[in-house]
Amino acid sequence: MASLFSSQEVKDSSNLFETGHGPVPDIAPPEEDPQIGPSPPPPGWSLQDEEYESWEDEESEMFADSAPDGPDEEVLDDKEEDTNDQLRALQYCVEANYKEFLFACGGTVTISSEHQEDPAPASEDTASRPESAPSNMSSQISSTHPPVTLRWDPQDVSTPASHSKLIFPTEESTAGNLKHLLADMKPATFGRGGEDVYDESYRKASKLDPQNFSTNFCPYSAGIIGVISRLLLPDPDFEEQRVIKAELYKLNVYTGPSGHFRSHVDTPRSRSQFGSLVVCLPVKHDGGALEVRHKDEVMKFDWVSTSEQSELQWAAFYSDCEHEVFPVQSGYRITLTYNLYAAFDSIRPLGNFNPLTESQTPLDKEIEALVGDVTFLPNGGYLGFYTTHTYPHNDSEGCLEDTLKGLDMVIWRDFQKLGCGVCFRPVLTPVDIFDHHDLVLPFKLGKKFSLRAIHGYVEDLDNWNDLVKGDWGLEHISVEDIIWLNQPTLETKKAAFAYTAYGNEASSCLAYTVCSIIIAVPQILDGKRADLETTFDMTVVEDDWEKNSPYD
Ligand SMILES: O=C(O)CCC(=O)C(=O)O
Ligand SMILES: [Fe+2]
Repeated sequence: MASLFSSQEVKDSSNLFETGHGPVPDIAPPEEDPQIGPSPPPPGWSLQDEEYESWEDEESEMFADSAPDGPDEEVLDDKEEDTNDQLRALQYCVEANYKEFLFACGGTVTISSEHQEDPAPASEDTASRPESAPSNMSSQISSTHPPVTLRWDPQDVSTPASHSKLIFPTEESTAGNLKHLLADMKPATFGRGGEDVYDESYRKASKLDPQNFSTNFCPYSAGIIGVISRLLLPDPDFEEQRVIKAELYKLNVYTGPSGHFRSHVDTPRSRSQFGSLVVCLPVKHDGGALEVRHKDEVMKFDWVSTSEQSELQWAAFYSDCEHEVFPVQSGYRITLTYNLYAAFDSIRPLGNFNPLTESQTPLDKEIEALVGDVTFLPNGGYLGFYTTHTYPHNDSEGCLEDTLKGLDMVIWRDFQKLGCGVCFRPVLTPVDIFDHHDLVLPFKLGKKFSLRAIHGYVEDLDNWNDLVKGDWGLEHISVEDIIWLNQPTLETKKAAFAYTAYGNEASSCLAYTVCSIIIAVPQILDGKRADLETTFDMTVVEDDWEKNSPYD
């Protein structure tokens, strides 16, 4: 079978602080290690602990280097050095795991009129795994589906039903209806600046909305959703499985010689959307490859070679991945697209097993070793992890645990299973409010996710401090009090609040946040980690936390 994937380097991601938006903050990432907290936090300390206030108003702190500090070797005693070795091993392992997680997957479904309702288990094919995909995961799978029927509402209501129907692989009796389909479709718009626009230089395609067509194609019975679930939404916690809801979104046709869709990121339709699925119907065409990118990884789905065969080809990818459809040179690239949503379902498996010990990866082991080390944070403390994917974290209700992707999900689940608390927090990215590169303000840990407009002029540092501390709202611990497992990447940033800065003239500015997972490591009591005083239950939204402190 022809390879569906190719992998290539597209850009150098060595500078994790690179951003495509606005002036690049003049901050230097640390050469080697992510931040090691300068001193352990007080015992029993929590994000909600009013007594622990690390915010300092001194300007010197505001101008501190934004980059996390490394450990001061001189003041570390032997025990702490060991601890830091352990921590460094985990930090190294986290970074090394960045490429170990799929962000897209794809495969084929054979169309067979002899299709049986209860197909044999789908076989896996790892031969065409992209270089970037982890070796322990298959990225392709085959199954069967009966011939696909498509019916649609004709614009002219007197059109006979036999003229608004296609059967794939294209049946002679319906083949002539392709021109009717094209005539009944509408130009495919896309979202830009909050509006739906049609711009052929960006996207040239036609569409039908799901209320105007129907099909017997079912991504569940074709086995596709099962594969996506295994590859993009795996969950080591078998007590709670995430289930996928696939919602038919559009029928699209990209017509040669110029149908295309330039590089973009899909707009999530809701907080629980984690991805998109594209299913290509078997109609002859050349060109039109779909390329999906995440960080410096690329996966390409080129469906040309089998476009005349009895196969459906599909690709699914996380919502935050940039992707594009290259120009179709000839023929018709006809696709069904689906929005993919995630939700938890309580399915208790039979038997009694601990998934963390059943199938531990090196990363799982490093995490377990660090948390199990009684010399590491004996008084308890916080670890931090900057998410490797983008989430709609400026939504008023924050991030949804259900939609955690790849490495982010592993970090969340592993620490949670080991008795640590996990929660999301926004981290304000460095701001250069006065356009002076020597006055870059450092990362700040916030509480609220929602995007807000903050009324108030920022003329000097005091204004800025007041605004960030008061209007935006800071956590009671600061970024510097957290031991970070990885470096932030500004590619994942989202607008957090708008304010007016007053330099020579007033200008409207946006401040951005990246999303972090904050991990509360309990203190050691009687030789083992104590129970947390909170469940850190993230089903409770932040406002409820305020009323109902998790550390009561
Ligand atoms: O057709 C494809 O492969 C992708 C289409 C797409 O990116 C979209 O509809 O947003
Ligand atoms: Fe898209």
